[in-house]
Amino acid sequence: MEDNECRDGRKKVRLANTPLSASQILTHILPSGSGDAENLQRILRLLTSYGVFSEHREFGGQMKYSITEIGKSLVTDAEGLSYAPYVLQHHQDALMSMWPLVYEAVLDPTIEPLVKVHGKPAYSYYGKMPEMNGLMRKAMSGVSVPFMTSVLDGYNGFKGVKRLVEVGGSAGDCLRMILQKHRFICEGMNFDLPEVVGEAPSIPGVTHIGGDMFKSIPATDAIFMKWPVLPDDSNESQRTRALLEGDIFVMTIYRAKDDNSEMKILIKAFLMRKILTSIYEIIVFRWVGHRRKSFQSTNLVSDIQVLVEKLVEGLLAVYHQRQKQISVFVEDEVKTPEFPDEVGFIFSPRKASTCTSDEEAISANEKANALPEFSLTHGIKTFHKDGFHDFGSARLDGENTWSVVSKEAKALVHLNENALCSSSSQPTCKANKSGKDAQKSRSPKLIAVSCKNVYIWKLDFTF
Ligand SMILES: C[S@@+](CC[C@H](N)C(=O)[O-])C[C@H]1O[C@@H](n2cnc3c(N)ncnc32)[C@H](O)[C@@H]1O
Repeated sequence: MEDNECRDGRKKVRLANTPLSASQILTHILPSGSGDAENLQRILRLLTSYGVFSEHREFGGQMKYSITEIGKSLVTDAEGLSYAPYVLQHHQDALMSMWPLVYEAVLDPTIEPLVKVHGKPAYSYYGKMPEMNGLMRKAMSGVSVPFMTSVLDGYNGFKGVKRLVEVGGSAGDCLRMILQKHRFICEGMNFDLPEVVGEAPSIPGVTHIGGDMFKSIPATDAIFMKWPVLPDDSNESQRTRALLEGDIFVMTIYRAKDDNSEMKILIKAFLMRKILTSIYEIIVFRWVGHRRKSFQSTNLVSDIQVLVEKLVEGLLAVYHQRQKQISVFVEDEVKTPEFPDEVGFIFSPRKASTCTSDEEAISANEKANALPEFSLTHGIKTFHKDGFHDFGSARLDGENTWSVVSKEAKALVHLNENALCSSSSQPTCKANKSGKDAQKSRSPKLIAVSCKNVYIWKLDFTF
């Protein structure tokens, strides 16, 4: 059967997307003949203004409607996925009820509107509501599966990783797809809130682990985070700690810029004006620690290019806009940290791994150059409050995600620089503080163990 055909009982039906009038559509959705075609027409017109339908006016006839590419993305695909749960998720009563309080975020940014209405932040609230939780997982699958399909189509940045944790992985779709493609990753852990993983489907090779990423996360070779949450009520050191548990990350942020873009229209359509529609962000952290030597070569750059291409492609796939020309701008709002000398790239071989090596495994040469692993242990790690680092106590409330991420990124870089200094004793390292106090307050040992380097990239693209 072709793509635009389906079976209706024994009959083969061709889905031609022929424009239909409101009353024709009504006969399909309510065969009993009930319903009000005029009111349906009003809804169709509204949705047309959001790009979900196209209008076709026949001379002297009724207005007819066909579904657009945006509209099609709301229709479930062969895997039962679509963008619809994402739209529904944002329009649940529980979320809609905070909109009348949005202005209060201006008056008093210390408590977000959702907390004012429900007494707790979004994810804690979802956790108590099985229906909301389920919808959230479906929404994430619908958005992330087509996106990851495209990313993984050519992106090979997981080389050398044997054990991978996805932090905030929801139902674990991204991890499942990564493992399906990269067979050399022998262990996957999907780490999310207990209520979320408790209902997640079982995935071969993946262990679902419930917990709070701001307290501890499983130790693995690498951490993958896509679309993580950075709530205002966690302080910088908690966030940083969670992220520093892994090795090296590349963080990429994408957002639509152009007001007239299809993307923007789509987002508007999805979010129906009620949500902050101006920024669409996707954040991907990627571990690249094992590439110790090659980091300063073109490998990273080309990997990033591939990543960028794939992410952009992924977005295009999501929106069925593959053919559009795009231009990518790399902004220097946040500077890519200068790479330290070779010694800055600390490699921590994981002794416990029993996976079979393949052509993508770390070379013997790299292993010879590796520094010994310090004290990483496998399994869940817990951190104590006194181990946290103070990056300044500026409140993050009210800041947009990007500025929060940016601030966090700077803190990571700063922290990393100190870690490198303390672990390598390099005379060229510039510590911001010196003397016993500084050493003590930064707890360098922990950082040296867990943090290798951080690369920050910010990219905007315009359709
Ligand atoms: C926007 S979703 C992203 C899901 C998935 N990474 C994706 O891209 O499809 C954010 C996820 O972070 C999880 N999350 C929120 N707070 C968390 C916490 N403190 N610890 C662990 N996971 C958390 C949520 O339950 C949710 O599944």
